[in-house]
Amino acid sequence: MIQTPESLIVEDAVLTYGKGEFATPALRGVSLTAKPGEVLLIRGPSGSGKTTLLQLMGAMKEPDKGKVSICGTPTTGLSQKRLRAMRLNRIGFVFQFFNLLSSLRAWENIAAPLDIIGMDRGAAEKRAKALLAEFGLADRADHFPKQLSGGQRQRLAVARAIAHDPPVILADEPTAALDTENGQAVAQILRDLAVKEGRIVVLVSHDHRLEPMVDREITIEDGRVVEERGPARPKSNALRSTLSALIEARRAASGDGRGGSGARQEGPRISSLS
Ligand SMILES: Nc1ncnc2c1ncn2[C@@H]1O[C@H](COP(=O)(O)OP(=O)(O)OP(=O)(O)O)[C@@H](O)[C@H]1O
Repeated sequence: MIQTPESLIVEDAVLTYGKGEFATPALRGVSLTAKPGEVLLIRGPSGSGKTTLLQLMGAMKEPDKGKVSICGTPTTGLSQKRLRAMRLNRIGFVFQFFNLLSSLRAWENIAAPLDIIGMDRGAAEKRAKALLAEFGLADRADHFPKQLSGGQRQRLAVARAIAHDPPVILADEPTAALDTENGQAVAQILRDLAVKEGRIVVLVSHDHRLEPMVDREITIEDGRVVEERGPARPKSNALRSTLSALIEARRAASGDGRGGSGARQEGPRISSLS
């Protein structure tokens, strides 16, 4: 396993929803590390804390106790503005039901978030269309989400998630709404984002079809890690050195000491983290 400061690290995280008699402990001291170049699967029964954990890893929530560090930057104590900047710069989210904007065309769904982070319209459209071509959707650029199949919608959602070139992809049940063929296609895309592009990919899923695609599995129950398995696929030395070079390129290109854009240097950046 490649050791790098660009990992996503959760240390002894505790999070309880509500207070007093309404207190619901969701995480009771979870620690894990997700590394560039690997796919990490988080599994566990309903209510075990998976989504909450993913939200901590995506800077959407902060733990009550413990620490989360995303590619070298701790989230603890950051203002809402900086947490938002961290999400915009470093995280790509993929959801079970795609979360696409129904009134926007496929390319606009990708371009809209680029607009928010300040990319000019022409560049955003170019980037969106290049990603659509990469994901086999070039001829669907002007379609609205309702005109796309489930598999096409999820590919579009993944394209949107990586448009800003984040080093971390977090996916909550990304294949649950898809049939076998489309589920496998999306799983392979997510795997490629880790293995070929040196990103961190973390999946929360009950889908057993994903298992051959993942490097490590963590099972949580009742807010605690109860099992850790992997690596299911030991990496060859050649793959390790390719990955190390990719991760180094991403770090060098980012210029801010974190995992950044190497594979996709045209990707946008916002600078409000400092
Ligand atoms: N906003 C909330 N307010 C109060 N309790 C919550 C909230 N969100 C989650 N919980 C509780 O926290 C615990 C963990 O929930 P979480 O959604 O993280 O579990 P999960 O493993 O993702 O579940 P599922 O597989 O059903 O989506 C559960 O007991 C849940 O009821």
